[in-house]
Amino acid sequence: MLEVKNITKRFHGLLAVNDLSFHVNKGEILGVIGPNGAGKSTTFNLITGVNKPDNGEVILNGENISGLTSDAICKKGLSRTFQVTRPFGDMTVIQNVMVGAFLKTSNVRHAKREAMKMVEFVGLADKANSVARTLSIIDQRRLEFARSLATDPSLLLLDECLAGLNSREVEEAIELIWKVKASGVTLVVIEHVMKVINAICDRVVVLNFGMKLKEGLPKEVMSDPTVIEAYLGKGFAQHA
Ligand SMILES: Nc1ncnc2c1ncn2[C@@H]1O[C@H](COP(=O)(O)OP(=O)(O)OP(=O)(O)O)[C@@H](O)[C@H]1O
Repeated sequence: MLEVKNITKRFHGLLAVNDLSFHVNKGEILGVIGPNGAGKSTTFNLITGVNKPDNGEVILNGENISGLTSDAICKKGLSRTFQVTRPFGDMTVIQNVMVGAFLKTSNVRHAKREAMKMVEFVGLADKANSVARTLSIIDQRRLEFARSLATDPSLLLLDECLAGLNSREVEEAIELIWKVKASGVTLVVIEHVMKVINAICDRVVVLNFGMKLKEGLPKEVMSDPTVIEAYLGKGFAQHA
């Protein structure tokens, strides 16, 4: 469904992403992990048109989308959530989600209907008219999901959507991720909590210094000495 081919991104001489290639299969949840600064968010930015790769290509359903704007990419069915949620704080939940729906329709009634479906889907129906900035963190995450889903994606990228949640909220968010997958959306998730990666991902790609260090099944990847070393240092790898 998605093919990332040899993408590279430099920021003033710093190689944030270096000749990175991987693919995403339709229907799977692919995890993208790696230590801080490994290039995970930059990779998402390159895929979704926030940044343009210096080299390489991003192919979505056979079409080269590298260089297109984020809006154009989103219209092709690739949406994302951000590490730091960015709701329009003074707008209500439903208004925020309508912003997503307007990408697909200019009809206000249609946008409102579609947005309401998504608000219900993520479990925020009773807060549809609440002002976004009054929401708890978990509800802000739900809102971020609803806003992305309102663009009707076939592929959704989640950038650390569980960060800052307590363990009960993490369970709720995982339920929501399963529900999104069951609705037919393919997912790529950046996540730091290994237990979560293990629980939800079909495959994992590990980044280190902007490059692919490892790729495989979650259990395989997490017991790999080079991955343990990248996260924890050489001493840990030797004792793992
Ligand atoms: N706009 C930018 N300008 C300059 N340097 C950047 C920019 N964006 C990212 N970087 C640098 O690129 C490298 C990769 O950053 P990136 O945010 O992609 O890593 P990450 O794996 O997502 O990290 P984290 O887990 O901490 O979010 C880092 O060294 C970061 O400081």
